[in-house]
Amino acid sequence: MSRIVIALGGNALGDTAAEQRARIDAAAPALVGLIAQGHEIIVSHGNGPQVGAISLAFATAAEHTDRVRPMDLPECTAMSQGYIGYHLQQGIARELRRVGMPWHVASVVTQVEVDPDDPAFAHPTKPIGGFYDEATARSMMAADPELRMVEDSGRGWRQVVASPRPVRIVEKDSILNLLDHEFIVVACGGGGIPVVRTEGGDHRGVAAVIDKDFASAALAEAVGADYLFILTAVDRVAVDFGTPAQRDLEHLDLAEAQRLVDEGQLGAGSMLPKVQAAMAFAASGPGRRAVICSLEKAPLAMRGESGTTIHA
Ligand SMILES: Nc1ncnc2c1ncn2[C@@H]1O[C@H](COP(=O)(O)OP(=O)(O)O)[C@@H](O)[C@H]1O
Ligand SMILES: NC(=O)OP(=O)(O)O
Repeated sequence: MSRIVIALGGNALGDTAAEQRARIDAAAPALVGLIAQGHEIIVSHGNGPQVGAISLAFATAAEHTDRVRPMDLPECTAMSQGYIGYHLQQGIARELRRVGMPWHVASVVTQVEVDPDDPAFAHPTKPIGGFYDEATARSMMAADPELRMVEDSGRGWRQVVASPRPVRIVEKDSILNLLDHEFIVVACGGGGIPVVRTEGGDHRGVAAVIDKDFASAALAEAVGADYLFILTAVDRVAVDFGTPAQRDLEHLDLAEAQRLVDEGQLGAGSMLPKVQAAMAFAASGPGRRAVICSLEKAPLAMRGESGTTIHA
């Protein structure tokens, strides 16, 4: 039996509630199939598009009525954990009932401590929200001097926010407790709600979005997982991505993965953090492996027939 952390990409979950439900329904048999094979799963998920949409909804409403105020980013991530966790709980539970398995599903509202002095606070890199064309993005930045937008992997321009590295999962013991009691746990959604520790030992939310791939690697380490599966919108990590020379990769050892990083082969804010998180997990203990693959081909990747495996 292996313990597997499965990270679902926010962009792979679609743009609407209906799309999200449909994608989760499509992924649920693969997730539950792993439990049927005797494995234990912990599910984490991204929230880039969703946290951006929630934040934009409050900001836009606040321009039209004084009944609504803009919502801070940590609260938006907390809301996205509820919204996505709710669909995951329903979709996975439905599949468990269909195959007659007695497991329960629970989402843990998860806070993740970050370092208040993390240099990432001064250099926003995490894309959130929808995609815009360059002219629209430039006019949005001209209208709002605090807004930063960058081109994201050939898909359009997006807002970027600070993305500090995860330091500690505050609800780690709750997660381990639920695992011990045969729960399928959904945790560290959207990378976790970024918090810093206050002097009294309390926590305070900070304006950032943690990368869910780094948070998932930290979660996988914290629960002693054997595998980290990072599910996204492409089947494999590629060299010369998006060009006629594109070549998809099946395996990468740590040195080969580092070479891709050094050569700038991986989109910053998209594939780069996935490969770096996969490398960190693969290097964290003997036999640990990370797999990057598409949501649709996850069942094939579970059998080693799709995806890119990163190993020490
Ligand atoms: N070298 C690469 N190989 C494969 N995909 C890449 C590469 N560089 C950038 N990408 C892009 O990264 C995307 C995955 O990142 P992202 O959309 O941020 O993930 P998530 O599914 O977690 O939201 C892919 O869909 C692809 O467009
Ligand atoms: N928080 C986060 O990393 O979300 P995405 O996976 O959607 O980018």
